[in-house]
Amino acid sequence: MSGDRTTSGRRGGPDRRPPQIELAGVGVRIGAKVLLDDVCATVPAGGFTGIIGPNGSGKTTLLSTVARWITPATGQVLLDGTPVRAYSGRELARVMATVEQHSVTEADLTVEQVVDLGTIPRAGGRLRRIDTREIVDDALTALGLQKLRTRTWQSLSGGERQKTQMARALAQQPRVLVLDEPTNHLDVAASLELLAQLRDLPVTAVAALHDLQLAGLYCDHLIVLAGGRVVAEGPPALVLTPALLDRVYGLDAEVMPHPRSGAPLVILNGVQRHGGAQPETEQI
Ligand SMILES: Nc1ncnc2c1ncn2[C@@H]1O[C@H](COP(=O)(O)OP(=O)(O)OP(=O)(O)O)[C@@H](O)[C@H]1O
Repeated sequence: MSGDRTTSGRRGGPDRRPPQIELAGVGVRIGAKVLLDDVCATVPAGGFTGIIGPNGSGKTTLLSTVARWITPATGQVLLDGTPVRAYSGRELARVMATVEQHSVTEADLTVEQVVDLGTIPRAGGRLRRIDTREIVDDALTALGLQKLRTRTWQSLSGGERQKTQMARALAQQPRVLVLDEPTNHLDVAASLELLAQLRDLPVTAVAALHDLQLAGLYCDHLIVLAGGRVVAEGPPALVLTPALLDRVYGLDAEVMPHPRSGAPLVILNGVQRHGGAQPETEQI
Protein backbone atom coordinates (compact mmCIF):
# COMPACT_ATOMS: atom_id res chain seq x y z
CA MET A 1 0.00 0.00 0.00
CA SER A 2 1.12 3.50 -0.64
CA GLY A 3 0.69 6.27 1.92
CA ASP A 4 1.77 6.98 5.47
CA ARG A 5 -0.13 4.36 7.43
CA THR A 6 2.27 1.49 6.68
CA THR A 7 5.39 3.60 7.10
CA SER A 8 4.42 5.01 10.47
CA GLY A 9 3.25 1.54 11.55
CA ARG A 10 6.64 0.04 10.72
CA ARG A 11 8.54 2.82 12.46
CA GLY A 12 6.49 2.92 15.62
CA GLY A 13 5.52 -0.80 15.71
CA PRO A 14 2.28 -2.20 14.33
CA ASP A 15 -0.67 0.15 14.68
CA ARG A 16 -3.32 -1.85 16.55
CA ARG A 17 -5.82 0.96 17.04
CA PRO A 18 -9.25 0.18 15.61
CA PRO A 19 -9.97 2.54 12.71
CA GLN A 20 -13.08 4.52 11.84
CA ILE A 21 -14.81 3.33 8.67
CA GLU A 22 -16.33 5.94 6.42
CA LEU A 23 -18.68 5.23 3.54
CA ALA A 24 -18.40 8.22 1.25
CA GLY A 25 -21.13 8.33 -1.39
CA VAL A 26 -20.98 4.58 -2.10
CA GLY A 27 -23.04 3.45 -5.09
CA VAL A 28 -23.32 -0.16 -6.31
CA ARG A 29 -25.17 -1.28 -9.45
CA ILE A 30 -25.61 -4.59 -11.22
CA GLY A 31 -26.84 -3.89 -14.72
CA ALA A 32 -29.74 -1.47 -14.37
CA LYS A 33 -30.41 -2.47 -10.74
CA VAL A 34 -29.23 -0.06 -8.04
CA LEU A 35 -28.15 -2.04 -4.96
CA LEU A 36 -26.67 0.93 -3.02
CA ASP A 37 -27.42 4.55 -3.82
CA ASP A 38 -25.05 7.28 -2.59
CA VAL A 39 -24.53 5.67 0.83
CA CYS A 40 -22.87 8.08 3.26
CA ALA A 41 -22.35 6.74 6.80
CA THR A 42 -19.73 6.44 9.52
CA VAL A 43 -18.83 3.35 11.53
CA PRO A 44 -17.20 4.78 14.68
CA ALA A 45 -13.73 3.52 15.69
CA GLY A 46 -13.76 0.82 18.36
CA GLY A 47 -17.56 0.60 18.54
CA PHE A 48 -20.13 -2.02 17.63
CA THR A 49 -22.25 -0.81 14.72
CA GLY A 50 -25.37 -2.65 13.58
CA ILE A 51 -26.65 -2.47 10.00
CA ILE A 52 -30.41 -3.01 10.05
CA GLY A 53 -33.08 -2.88 7.39
CA PRO A 54 -35.64 -5.11 5.64
CA ASN A 55 -34.76 -8.06 3.38
CA GLY A 56 -33.11 -6.84 0.19
CA SER A 57 -32.34 -3.36 1.59
CA GLY A 58 -28.61 -3.73 0.81
CA LYS A 59 -27.00 -4.85 4.11
CA THR A 60 -24.90 -7.67 2.60
CA THR A 61 -23.96 -5.47 -0.37
CA LEU A 62 -22.80 -2.75 2.03
CA LEU A 63 -20.68 -5.17 4.07
CA SER A 64 -19.26 -6.73 0.87
CA THR A 65 -18.22 -3.26 -0.28
CA VAL A 66 -16.50 -2.58 3.07
CA ALA A 67 -14.71 -5.95 2.77
CA ARG A 68 -13.74 -5.01 -0.83
CA TRP A 69 -15.44 -8.01 -2.40
CA ILE A 70 -17.48 -5.49 -4.40
CA THR A 71 -15.97 -2.42 -6.05
CA PRO A 72 -18.40 0.48 -5.88
CA ALA A 73 -19.38 2.27 -9.10
CA THR A 74 -19.27 5.58 -7.22
CA GLY A 75 -17.78 6.76 -3.94
CA GLN A 76 -15.37 4.89 -1.69
CA VAL A 77 -14.79 3.19 1.66
CA LEU A 78 -12.11 4.71 3.90
CA LEU A 79 -10.34 3.30 6.97
CA ASP A 80 -9.13 6.24 9.05
CA GLY A 81 -9.10 8.28 5.85
CA THR A 82 -7.23 5.70 3.71
CA PRO A 83 -9.26 4.15 0.85
CA VAL A 84 -9.58 0.35 1.29
CA ARG A 85 -8.67 0.02 -2.40
CA ALA A 86 -5.16 1.32 -1.50
CA TYR A 87 -4.42 -1.73 0.69
CA SER A 88 -2.75 -4.83 -0.73
CA GLY A 89 -4.70 -8.05 -0.17
CA ARG A 90 -2.30 -9.11 2.59
CA GLU A 91 -2.40 -5.73 4.32
CA LEU A 92 -6.20 -5.76 4.32
CA ALA A 93 -6.25 -9.31 5.73
CA ARG A 94 -4.08 -8.10 8.61
CA VAL A 95 -6.54 -5.32 9.39
CA MET A 96 -9.96 -6.81 8.61
CA ALA A 97 -11.63 -10.16 9.31
CA THR A 98 -15.02 -11.19 7.95
CA VAL A 99 -17.70 -13.68 8.92
CA GLU A 100 -20.12 -14.41 6.10
CA GLN A 101 -23.82 -15.24 6.31
CA HIS A 102 -23.39 -18.77 4.92
CA SER A 103 -19.88 -20.11 5.23
CA VAL A 104 -19.23 -23.01 2.90
CA THR A 105 -16.15 -25.18 2.62
CA GLU A 106 -15.67 -28.35 0.63
CA ALA A 107 -12.44 -29.32 2.40
CA ASP A 108 -13.05 -31.45 5.48
CA LEU A 109 -10.86 -29.54 7.90
CA THR A 110 -11.10 -29.94 11.65
CA VAL A 111 -12.37 -27.07 13.80
CA GLU A 112 -8.85 -26.15 14.89
CA GLN A 113 -7.59 -26.25 11.30
CA VAL A 114 -10.34 -23.84 10.22
CA VAL A 115 -9.50 -21.51 13.12
CA ASP A 116 -5.79 -21.78 12.26
CA LEU A 117 -6.58 -20.39 8.77
CA GLY A 118 -7.17 -17.08 10.55
CA THR A 119 -3.51 -16.86 11.55
CA ILE A 120 -2.21 -17.07 7.94
CA PRO A 121 -2.02 -13.29 7.30
CA ARG A 122 0.27 -12.92 10.33
CA ALA A 123 2.06 -16.30 10.33
CA GLY A 124 3.65 -15.32 7.01
CA GLY A 125 5.60 -12.70 8.98
CA ARG A 126 7.73 -13.05 12.07
CA LEU A 127 5.20 -14.96 14.19
CA ARG A 128 6.59 -18.25 15.54
CA ARG A 129 4.56 -21.49 15.50
CA ILE A 130 4.11 -21.45 19.29
CA ASP A 131 2.45 -18.02 19.06
CA THR A 132 0.05 -19.32 16.42
CA ARG A 133 -0.97 -22.22 18.67
CA GLU A 134 -1.68 -19.84 21.53
CA ILE A 135 -3.77 -17.62 19.29
CA VAL A 136 -5.81 -20.60 18.02
CA ASP A 137 -6.19 -21.88 21.59
CA ASP A 138 -7.43 -18.50 22.83
CA ALA A 139 -9.92 -18.19 19.95
CA LEU A 140 -11.28 -21.71 20.57
CA THR A 141 -11.67 -20.94 24.28
CA ALA A 142 -13.38 -17.60 23.60
CA LEU A 143 -16.07 -19.34 21.53
CA GLY A 144 -16.36 -22.41 23.85
CA LEU A 145 -15.06 -24.72 21.10
CA GLN A 146 -12.29 -26.60 22.94
CA LYS A 147 -14.33 -29.83 23.10
CA LEU A 148 -14.99 -29.67 19.36
CA ARG A 149 -11.43 -28.85 18.23
CA THR A 150 -10.80 -32.20 16.52
CA ARG A 151 -14.27 -32.50 14.98
CA THR A 152 -14.55 -32.15 11.20
CA TRP A 153 -16.30 -29.15 9.61
CA GLN A 154 -18.80 -31.36 7.77
CA SER A 155 -19.93 -32.93 11.07
CA LEU A 156 -20.77 -29.59 12.73
CA SER A 157 -24.23 -28.13 13.30
CA GLY A 158 -25.10 -24.72 11.83
CA GLY A 159 -24.44 -22.94 15.14
CA GLU A 160 -21.16 -24.79 15.68
CA ARG A 161 -20.02 -23.76 12.17
CA GLN A 162 -20.96 -20.16 12.90
CA LYS A 163 -18.92 -20.19 16.14
CA THR A 164 -15.98 -21.80 14.30
CA GLN A 165 -16.02 -19.04 11.67
CA MET A 166 -16.16 -16.44 14.43
CA ALA A 167 -13.15 -18.09 16.16
CA ARG A 168 -11.28 -18.07 12.81
CA ALA A 169 -11.99 -14.34 12.52
CA LEU A 170 -10.74 -13.73 16.09
CA ALA A 171 -7.55 -15.71 15.34
CA GLN A 172 -6.89 -13.21 12.58
CA GLN A 173 -6.47 -10.62 15.39
CA PRO A 174 -8.16 -7.95 13.27
CA ARG A 175 -8.72 -4.28 13.98
CA VAL A 176 -11.98 -4.43 12.00
CA LEU A 177 -14.59 -7.20 12.14
CA VAL A 178 -17.24 -7.35 9.39
CA LEU A 179 -20.04 -9.79 10.13
CA ASP A 180 -23.13 -10.71 8.12
CA GLU A 181 -25.83 -11.90 10.52
CA PRO A 182 -23.38 -13.33 13.08
CA THR A 183 -26.17 -14.79 15.24
CA ASN A 184 -27.45 -16.89 12.31
CA HIS A 185 -28.08 -20.46 13.64
CA LEU A 186 -27.15 -19.52 17.22
CA ASP A 187 -29.52 -20.23 20.12
CA VAL A 188 -30.65 -17.35 22.33
CA ALA A 189 -27.91 -17.70 24.97
CA ALA A 190 -25.17 -18.18 22.37
CA SER A 191 -26.43 -15.10 20.49
CA LEU A 192 -26.31 -12.94 23.61
CA GLU A 193 -22.85 -14.25 24.48
CA LEU A 194 -21.50 -13.57 20.99
CA LEU A 195 -22.92 -10.04 20.82
CA ALA A 196 -21.55 -9.22 24.28
CA GLN A 197 -18.14 -10.43 23.08
CA LEU A 198 -18.37 -8.27 19.97
CA ARG A 199 -19.33 -5.24 22.05
CA ASP A 200 -16.34 -5.74 24.36
CA LEU A 201 -13.64 -6.56 21.77
CA PRO A 202 -11.07 -3.80 21.13
CA VAL A 203 -12.02 -3.67 17.43
CA THR A 204 -14.29 -1.73 15.12
CA ALA A 205 -17.15 -4.20 14.64
CA VAL A 206 -19.89 -3.81 12.03
CA ALA A 207 -22.63 -6.42 11.67
CA ALA A 208 -25.83 -6.88 9.69
CA LEU A 209 -28.54 -7.80 12.18
CA HIS A 210 -32.21 -8.74 11.73
CA ASP A 211 -33.12 -8.84 15.41
CA LEU A 212 -34.05 -5.29 16.41
CA GLN A 213 -34.14 -6.27 20.09
CA LEU A 214 -30.52 -7.46 19.99
CA ALA A 215 -29.44 -4.49 17.88
CA GLY A 216 -30.92 -2.13 20.48
CA LEU A 217 -29.35 -3.95 23.42
CA TYR A 218 -25.81 -4.53 22.11
CA CYS A 219 -24.93 -1.99 19.42
CA ASP A 220 -23.73 1.51 20.23
CA HIS A 221 -24.40 2.81 16.71
CA LEU A 222 -26.98 1.84 14.08
CA ILE A 223 -27.17 2.43 10.34
CA VAL A 224 -30.63 1.82 8.88
CA LEU A 225 -30.94 0.89 5.20
CA ALA A 226 -34.06 0.82 3.02
CA GLY A 227 -34.01 0.37 -0.75
CA GLY A 228 -30.21 0.71 -0.87
CA ARG A 229 -30.19 4.07 0.91
CA VAL A 230 -29.28 5.14 4.45
CA VAL A 231 -32.49 6.34 6.07
CA ALA A 232 -31.23 6.86 9.63
CA GLU A 233 -27.96 6.68 11.53
CA GLY A 234 -27.07 7.23 15.18
CA PRO A 235 -27.30 5.75 18.70
CA PRO A 236 -29.96 3.01 19.05
CA ALA A 237 -32.01 5.00 21.58
CA LEU A 238 -32.46 7.76 19.00
CA VAL A 239 -32.79 5.59 15.90
CA LEU A 240 -35.19 2.89 17.11
CA THR A 241 -38.41 4.88 17.33
CA PRO A 242 -41.93 3.57 16.64
CA ALA A 243 -42.17 6.06 13.75
CA LEU A 244 -38.97 4.77 12.09
CA LEU A 245 -39.97 1.11 12.58
CA ASP A 246 -43.32 1.89 10.97
CA ARG A 247 -41.77 3.76 8.03
CA VAL A 248 -38.97 1.26 7.32
CA TYR A 249 -40.55 -2.10 8.20
CA GLY A 250 -44.27 -1.27 8.36
CA LEU A 251 -44.22 -2.40 12.00
CA ASP A 252 -46.66 -1.59 14.75
CA ALA A 253 -44.15 -1.39 17.62
CA GLU A 254 -43.56 0.32 20.92
CA VAL A 255 -40.13 1.19 22.27
CA MET A 256 -39.30 1.57 25.95
CA PRO A 257 -36.10 1.76 27.97
CA HIS A 258 -34.74 -1.55 29.27
CA PRO A 259 -35.40 -1.58 33.04
CA ARG A 260 -31.73 -2.22 33.86
CA SER A 261 -29.59 -0.80 31.06
CA GLY A 262 -31.91 1.85 29.63
CA ALA A 263 -31.22 0.48 26.12
CA PRO A 264 -34.22 0.62 23.76
CA LEU A 265 -36.51 -2.40 24.08
CA VAL A 266 -38.63 -2.99 20.97
CA ILE A 267 -42.08 -4.41 21.76
CA LEU A 268 -43.63 -5.85 18.61
CA ASN A 269 -47.42 -5.65 18.30
CA GLY A 270 -47.58 -6.75 14.66
CA VAL A 271 -47.43 -5.22 11.20
CA GLN A 272 -49.27 -2.07 10.20
CA ARG A 273 -52.11 -2.53 7.73
CA HIS A 274 -50.71 0.14 5.39
CA GLY A 275 -47.31 -1.62 5.04
CA GLY A 276 -43.91 0.07 5.07
CA ALA A 277 -43.26 3.28 3.14
CA GLN A 278 -39.97 4.39 1.60
CA PRO A 279 -38.68 6.93 4.12
CA GLU A 280 -36.60 10.04 3.68
CA THR A 281 -33.01 10.07 4.93
CA GLU A 282 -32.70 11.04 8.57
CA GLN A 283 -29.35 11.81 10.24
CA ILE A 284 -29.49 11.59 14.02
N1 LIG B 1 -25.95 -10.42 -8.18
C1 LIG B 1 -27.08 -9.72 -8.08
N2 LIG B 1 -27.80 -9.40 -9.18
C2 LIG B 1 -28.93 -8.68 -9.10
N3 LIG B 1 -29.45 -8.24 -7.94
C3 LIG B 1 -28.78 -8.54 -6.81
C4 LIG B 1 -27.57 -9.28 -6.80
N4 LIG B 1 -27.13 -9.41 -5.53
C5 LIG B 1 -28.04 -8.78 -4.76
N5 LIG B 1 -29.03 -8.27 -5.53
C6 LIG B 1 -30.19 -7.52 -5.07
O1 LIG B 1 -29.72 -6.39 -4.36
C7 LIG B 1 -30.60 -6.09 -3.27
C8 LIG B 1 -29.80 -6.02 -1.97
O2 LIG B 1 -29.34 -7.31 -1.65
P1 LIG B 1 -28.61 -7.60 -0.28
O3 LIG B 1 -28.26 -9.07 -0.25
O4 LIG B 1 -27.50 -6.64 -0.12
O5 LIG B 1 -29.76 -7.27 0.77
P2 LIG B 1 -29.84 -7.61 2.33
O6 LIG B 1 -30.33 -6.38 3.00
O7 LIG B 1 -28.56 -8.18 2.81
O8 LIG B 1 -30.97 -8.71 2.33
P3 LIG B 1 -31.32 -9.90 3.39
O9 LIG B 1 -31.80 -9.23 4.64
O10 LIG B 1 -32.44 -10.61 2.68
O11 LIG B 1 -30.11 -10.74 3.57
C9 LIG B 1 -31.68 -7.17 -3.28
O12 LIG B 1 -32.81 -6.66 -3.96
C10 LIG B 1 -31.04 -8.28 -4.08
O13 LIG B 1 -32.03 -9.05 -4.76
